[in-house]
Amino acid sequence: EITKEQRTLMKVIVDAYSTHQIPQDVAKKLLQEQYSADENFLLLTEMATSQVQVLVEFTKNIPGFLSLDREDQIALLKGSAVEAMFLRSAQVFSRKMPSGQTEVLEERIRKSGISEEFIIPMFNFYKSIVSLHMVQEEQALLTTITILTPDRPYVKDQQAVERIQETMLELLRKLCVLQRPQEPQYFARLLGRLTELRTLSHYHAEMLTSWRTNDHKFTPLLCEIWDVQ
Ligand SMILES: CC(C)c1onc(-c2c(Cl)cccc2Cl)c1COc1ccc(-c2ccc3c(C(=O)O)c[nH]c3c2)cc1
Repeated sequence: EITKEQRTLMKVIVDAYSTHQIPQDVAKKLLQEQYSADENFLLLTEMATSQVQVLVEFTKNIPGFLSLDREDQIALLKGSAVEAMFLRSAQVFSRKMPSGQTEVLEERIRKSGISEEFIIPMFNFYKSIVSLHMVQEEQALLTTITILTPDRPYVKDQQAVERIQETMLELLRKLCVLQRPQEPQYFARLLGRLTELRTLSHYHAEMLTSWRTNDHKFTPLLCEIWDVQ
């Protein structure tokens, strides 16, 4: 019941998702450098910067995205970057990396100057994503659906975004039914994670403020995408 064009669409998105990854030499840095709050912050900043570059390349491969209004493309990327990075970094926790990157990433996030009130919901979210045991198609589509959220700030033609998002939602719904026939609520559970992502995105804005209060510097790309400095 998945049509031929839906199969093609799925392949394009999954190929783009698996092609655009943080380069291994950048990811490996998580393991090398020493541990201090400042060192952790610097490494995480490097990760986030690399992740944003990967995210932009992935987004350009979403069928229909480049035909949207140019300013709306930017508004969608700025509005979804944090949420997409939560989903992407959650995969690191799901994968149980052989080289122990998972533990190291958790350690560095916990000790990078983020206050406990944000750490708790953040790692609850990571746990909830890991427990879903999503397959790559689901991860790629959920990230795509997050990016194509019509009601981000400053999006002018929300209809145009909605049309593409609906195509992706329908495809994900079908996939969930096929993938988990014994779990009819699974699609709804995936969408529930998107609601949790919005909350985390609000926490994240406060995290940025508290880092900046402690005079932490971000890279030009992060300043641009997060409207800081
Ligand atoms: C500016 C800094 C301090 C920041 O601010 N908020 C957040 C932040 C935090 Cl602390 C949590 C969630 C989202 C954000 Cl933006 C961050 C750090 O963001 C990231 C982003 C992405 C990775 C990340 C992704 C993939 C992989 C990967 C693989 O795929 O093989 C291997 N290693 C990975 C590392 C880590 C940290």
